[in-house]
Amino acid sequence: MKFNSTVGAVAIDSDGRLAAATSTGGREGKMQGRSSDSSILGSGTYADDNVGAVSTTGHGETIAKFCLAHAIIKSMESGKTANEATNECIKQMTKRLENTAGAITLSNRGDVGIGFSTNRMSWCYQKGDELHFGIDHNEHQIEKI
Ligand SMILES: NC(=O)C[C@H](N)C(=O)O
Repeated sequence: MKFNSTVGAVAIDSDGRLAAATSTGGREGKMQGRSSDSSILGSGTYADDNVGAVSTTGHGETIAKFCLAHAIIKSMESGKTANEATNECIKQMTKRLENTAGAITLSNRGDVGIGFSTNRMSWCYQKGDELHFGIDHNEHQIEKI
């Protein structure tokens, strides 16, 4: 099964307001009129100023069924860090529904979560004068900018 490119972003401003955005070409061979999870709040995209922001990618029907973005927010609300919540929810979704996804997450404290059960997911974030990025599992490169 092939997926078309998805681009997601999460951000926090100097007043602590959070935003999430997700854009996608959907899936190859998709039915006419299919709505992607990317456009469904709580599935592919979600932001709550009191908790954090999430953007997801992967198998849309599975992400929508699991309400992945909202599940990650709920998990953070119950005390998990952005990274714990992201990785735990993706693991649970993949185990329960046997399909893969990835997500980028930002908490209202500014900590970042990156997780994916797909083979690869390219990601990048800036913190101060550092650019953090990777694509394979356990890859985390840092460059000064
Ligand atoms: N690559 C993707 O993220 C695809 C998107 N989640 C969809 O199923 O529409």
